[in-house]
Amino acid sequence: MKILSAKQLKEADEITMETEGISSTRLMERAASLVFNEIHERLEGADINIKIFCGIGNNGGDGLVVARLLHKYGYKVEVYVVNYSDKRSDDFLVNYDRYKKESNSWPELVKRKEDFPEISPGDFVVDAIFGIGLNRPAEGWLAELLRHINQSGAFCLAVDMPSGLFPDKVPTEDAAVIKANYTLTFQTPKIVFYLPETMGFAGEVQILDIGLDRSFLKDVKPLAQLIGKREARQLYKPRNKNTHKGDYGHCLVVGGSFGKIGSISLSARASLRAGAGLCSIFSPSCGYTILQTTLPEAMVITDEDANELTNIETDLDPDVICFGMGAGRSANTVKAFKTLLEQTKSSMLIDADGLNMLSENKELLALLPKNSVLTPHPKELKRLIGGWEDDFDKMKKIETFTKKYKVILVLKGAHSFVFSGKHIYINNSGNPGMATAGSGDVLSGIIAGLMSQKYEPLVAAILGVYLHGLSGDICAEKLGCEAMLSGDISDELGAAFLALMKDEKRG
Ligand SMILES: NC(=O)C1=CN([C@@H]2O[C@H](COP(=O)(O)OP(=O)(O)OC[C@H]3O[C@@H](n4cnc5c(N)ncnc54)[C@H](O)[C@@H]3O)[C@@H](O)[C@H]2O)[C@@H](O)CC1
Ligand SMILES: [K+]
Repeated sequence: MKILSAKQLKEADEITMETEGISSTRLMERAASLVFNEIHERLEGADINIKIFCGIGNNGGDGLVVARLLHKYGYKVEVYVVNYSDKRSDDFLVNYDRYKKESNSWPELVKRKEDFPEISPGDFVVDAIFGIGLNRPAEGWLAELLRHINQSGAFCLAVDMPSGLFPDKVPTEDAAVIKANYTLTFQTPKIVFYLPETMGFAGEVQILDIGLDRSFLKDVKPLAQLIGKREARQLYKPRNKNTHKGDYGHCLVVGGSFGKIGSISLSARASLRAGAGLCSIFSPSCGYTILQTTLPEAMVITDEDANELTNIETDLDPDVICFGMGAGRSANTVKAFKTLLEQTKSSMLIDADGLNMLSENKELLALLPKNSVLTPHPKELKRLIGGWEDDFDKMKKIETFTKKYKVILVLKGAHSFVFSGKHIYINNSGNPGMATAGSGDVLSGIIAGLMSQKYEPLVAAILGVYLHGLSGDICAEKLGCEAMLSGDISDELGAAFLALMKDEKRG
């Protein structure tokens, strides 16, 4: 699903009104009715206090429509107009009058601290103060009001965006921003819902299709793409019957050092679970017995050295090399890595110490085969590209880096991001249980396993990250977040592939 900027969304609104020949009031009614439906479906007429805070722009207009419909269905509604300006939008005014007329009541005006209503933890708050129109931080009593709502402990539903959160900028640390439990957002998700610095504000996000112009949405170049099941399954290539293991490629996993052989075992196992036809492992010789015992499906070749990689020589012709897990970064290993890079023509996967060696020996970056996939976590990324001001600056710097070295970069996190140089893909599967030792090794193995099956490196990265998360979700359901191990993620990959292709029953 495309993620658009505030400017693009406003353009989509305009085009929709023009092509459908409808007014902005009509579009607001359509959008806000969907918000009402979601609330009504869940509350089922519950006898609770609903406190709706409306700004004076179109987000506030949405709030007034929701208030009117809730009132009509017999809910206990109190409406507060947050009067931060006298410049009320036209659609706010239309709906302000309709609310007064149909409910026979006047919304309360809030324009200083003394006007704040009491909010009990049992209340249901609808935040319709600011949407994508926020253009400066909330200040003074307005900031206090946002904090007052946050401190109330009441369940807070944000309309389109949590108020105080910019659609395309990171707020300062001391800024007042609504911390919503749930956000019903219009048409497309906003990028700030997925960035580490701002993802905590929206709570659970649900996207409401308000029917904006299809052809505009189809043609517009998005800020990023959100990858869910629908997008991931389009990337999956079903197998032909008349094939053999050679058709699914040979993945060579290179890494490990004394005490860190487990990492390559995890990657190799995941590459096979992801469908690689063959898997070989190259490790220091201390890994031989361990690997042959833990993973009989893989072939093992060892370095002359017992404890670290010093000379990565094989007569194999693998389809992909997955390098770096547990490798350490001694001078000997750096030398061996350099030779490997010089000799490898096809795209590689580089992870963990492979990335650290690149960071410490920047001249090696120029040797990376085109379209190699790099899979750093944030600390590895910082070592690789230097620091950044905020998440938006970070994305710009990654874009420059991927263009310069012609690589694909997977930034691991709660929502992993895949950068191709041209596009950004944001993964929407996974859970906090995956923050466990070896989870990254499993991801490298999955992506390399897909690359060995001739998935384009970019496709392998996007699909691999999604499957890794989906498999993690299956593990979390079976084991809970605390108990799951990274090896479990690998072992549930089969269930993840099946779930990817299974149609959800509607209802
Ligand atoms: N036709 C449309 O454009 C639609 C818009 N919709 C709603 O409209 C929203 C956008 O509405 P608006 O563009 O009116 O903007 P908002 O309602 O988000 O904000 C209202 C106005 O507040 C002012 N403002 C911004 N930051 C401020 C601050 N810190 N302190 C004081 N004033 C500040 C700005 O002038 C802004 O235009 C969307 O988020 C969505 O909820 C929906 O009704 C769907 C259709
Ligand atoms: K809002």
